[in-house]
Amino acid sequence: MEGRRVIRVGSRESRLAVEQTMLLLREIEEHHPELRFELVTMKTTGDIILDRSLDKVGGKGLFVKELDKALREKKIDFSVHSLKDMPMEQPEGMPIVALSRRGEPRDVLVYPEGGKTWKPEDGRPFRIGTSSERRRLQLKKLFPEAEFLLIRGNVLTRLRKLDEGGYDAIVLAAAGLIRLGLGTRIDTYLEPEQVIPAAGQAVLAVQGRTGEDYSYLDCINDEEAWQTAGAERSFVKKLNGGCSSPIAAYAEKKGGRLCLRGLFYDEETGRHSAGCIQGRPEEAEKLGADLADMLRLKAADGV
Ligand SMILES: NCc1[nH]cc(CCC(=O)O)c1CC(=O)O
Repeated sequence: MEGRRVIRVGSRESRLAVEQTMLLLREIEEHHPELRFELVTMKTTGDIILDRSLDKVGGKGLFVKELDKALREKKIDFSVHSLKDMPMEQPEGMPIVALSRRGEPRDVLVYPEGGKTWKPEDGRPFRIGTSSERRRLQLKKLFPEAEFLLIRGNVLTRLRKLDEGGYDAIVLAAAGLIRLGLGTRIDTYLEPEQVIPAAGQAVLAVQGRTGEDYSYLDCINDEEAWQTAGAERSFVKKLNGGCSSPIAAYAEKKGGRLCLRGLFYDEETGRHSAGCIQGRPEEAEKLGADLADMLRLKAADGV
């Protein structure tokens, strides 16, 4: 085992982040037995501020700040992130160098251990835990009787809070639960037509440094993920530049065409609009920007 080139890989230290990173590293290792990976985990500001909604304290950038610093200072060779937690633009010199094949993209409903206990005749609202405005806005339509309560912490913490009786259900990304080996906790899959996932959901991103050779990542780099997530992120970028307002986007490739579905919410007027656009996968970025313009007009018209 001596003599293999060592590559240091940064990850957040939550169990999900580590599981996801290991999943990716194992896949790379299969193609590159000459490489040896060393995991460097760190707490990020996003994990430390748990008492307030992240939307209010500065958005997605929080989850990646410390890892960016380590990457810049060459303490790590690359970092692995959930693409949906990444800002729409990367810091100078530290681009996304690979995207993984997308996992299960849907959001799901999870009930307390043992199954759903809430009944309408209980005479109290159905308490759904989520701190995502994106999820709340879309679930309100599916569950008009529900009350939405803030829930923070990593996936395992949220499940514990659910099982302790603080909520009647919570909403999570299927991909996270599945990667944690907790797929059996999933009760209901929410179709993208009902609840549009977050841009980049279930895709893992590798962030590297400009000028380094990452050709060993070709084996996990997925063209379709660049096209679909590219359209989704271009939509979000055009609408709000990357902070975490309730904007949702999900693209799929169907018969060689790229279909992008989006949800826009105007925080000033409280109006929202949703819609789809189709086009060539090569114009992913343009599709995202065009859908953004369409939905902005649609919301302004109050249609
Ligand atoms: N914001 C937290 C986060 N970031 C990535 C995932 C799961 C994996 C993914 O969606 O890529 C989760 C948990 C969740 O939203 O339930």
